[in-house]
Amino acid sequence: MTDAETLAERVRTGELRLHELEEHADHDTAAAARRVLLEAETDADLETVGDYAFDAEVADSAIENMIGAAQVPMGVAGPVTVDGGAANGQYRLPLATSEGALLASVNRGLSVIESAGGASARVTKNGMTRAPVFRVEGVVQAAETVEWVGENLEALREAAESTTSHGELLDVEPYVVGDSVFLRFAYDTKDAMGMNMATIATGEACSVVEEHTPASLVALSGNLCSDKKPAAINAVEGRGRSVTADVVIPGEVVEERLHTTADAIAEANTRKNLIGSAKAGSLGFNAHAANVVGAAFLATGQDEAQVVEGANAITTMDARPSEDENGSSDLYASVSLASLEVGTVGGGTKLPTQSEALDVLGLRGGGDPAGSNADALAEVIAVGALAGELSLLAALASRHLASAHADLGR
Ligand SMILES: CC(C)(COP(=O)([O-])OP(=O)([O-])OC[C@H]1O[C@@H](n2cnc3c(N)ncnc32)[C@H](O)[C@@H]1OP(=O)([O-])[O-])[C@@H](O)C(=O)NCCC(=O)NCCSC(=O)C[C@@](C)(O)CC(=O)[O-]
Ligand SMILES: NC(=O)C1=CN([C@@H]2O[C@H](COP(=O)(O)OP(=O)(O)OC[C@H]3O[C@@H](n4cnc5c(N)ncnc54)[C@H](OP(=O)(O)O)[C@@H]3O)[C@@H](O)[C@H]2O)C=CC1
Repeated sequence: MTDAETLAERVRTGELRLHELEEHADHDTAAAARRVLLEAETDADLETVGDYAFDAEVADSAIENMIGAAQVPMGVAGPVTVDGGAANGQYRLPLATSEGALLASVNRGLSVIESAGGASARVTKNGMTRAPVFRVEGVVQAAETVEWVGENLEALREAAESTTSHGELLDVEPYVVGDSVFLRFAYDTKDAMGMNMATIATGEACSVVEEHTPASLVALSGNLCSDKKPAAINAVEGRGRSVTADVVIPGEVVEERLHTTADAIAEANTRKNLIGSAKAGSLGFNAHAANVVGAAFLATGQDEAQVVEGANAITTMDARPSEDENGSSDLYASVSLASLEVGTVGGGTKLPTQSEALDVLGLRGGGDPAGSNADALAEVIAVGALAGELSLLAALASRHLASAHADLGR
């Protein structure tokens, strides 16, 4: 028997548990043993799942009970020129997806943006948040706790920042609901998305709060952070990076390349992304920002679940008088993503294909100054989302959506 089969047999006999195999063999053999067990128990043939191109050990901090790797097609869109606060120059955006027509759409949008001289983008707010919830006796003690926190931010900062050499505590915002006190800690986590960093730092600060106030910690995450759930607080206050990208497309480019007019696109945006979203009670007033955020996240090793917040985007489109008095209206377009949570160090960005994708962008690792690489990544993704909005809205205005997916997505 192979090492993997021998290891699998030790699980079958009950000697070993499935999640402890790496204590008894190298990571690749442990993964192979799990595939042996799965193939014996199911009709699955896991040959391709097991045909991953990296040492399983490099995924040790990213996965447990590893059996192999999911392989998602990855494409590239662009190039596009970005005039950002941190991003500067031409970028090609790697995107991983299984949705046919998405790459073509973003590629068309970036091509149109490039024809207009590129897009501008700025990170306008930055702060990764963690909001623990405490129990108190009643509102009197809640007020006492809030008052202490407001007067002792330095003590909380000292405790939190003792756990990290990069993170900086920016603010602690209190919220009281009856005998519950929520403290929303916000950090500058530099080039890390910062959820582990913020969670570890906040845990340390919570000990200080418990020591000096009548509050007792109930949960380190009180859901007012708000991580990976649709929440107005993220759409309004932001989480991670709040980033906006915009562009003015000349009228003739709209007509030649997008097969419609600025007025038609602007109307589609108003009735669909603004009025339709409002009527739907949506937190995102956009067409498919989540498509670009999700595909960029998969490609570059971001936390895929945070697409939830990344979809908190508002798209605006306005027809503007053309500089050429006889020309058709130009199109002003913007996308504002309130909570884009990205990093270029840490988490999944360390994995092989993900770090290679960051190399395509020239944004792997820590930036100089610290935080500038993550800022640039946020700006480039925002331009990608802008491209996706332009192309999809044009396809809707020109009635090409269904045919595009019939041609490319089937
Ligand atoms: C499909 C197109 C781009 C055709 O658009 P077109 O103008 O007919 O294409 P074209 O052949 O004239 O090419 C124009 C440009 O498109 C790009 N392009 C064109 N073909 C390709 C290709 N094969 N691979 C890569 N890039 C491609 C490329 O940039 C090309 O320029 P060039 O480089 O040739 O100068 C257009 O019809 C389109 O974008 N449709 C919209 C599709 C889309 O956005 N799908 C994703 C969203 S669907 C969804 O998930 C969200 C939704 C709809 O449910 C959300 C909601 O509710 O709104
Ligand atoms: N814990 C939780 O509740 C949650 C965790 N996650 C997961 O958290 C992970 C992301 O956490 P994150 O803290 O970003 O990553 P890591 O846990 O991988 O930590 C990244 C570390 O890199 C170090 N570092 C080196 N250079 C830099 C730089 N230029 N800027 C910032 N940090 C730098 C910092 O160490 P140091 O701090 O020592 O200076 C930082 O803490 C993802 O895997 C995600 O899935 C997601 C949601 C919730």
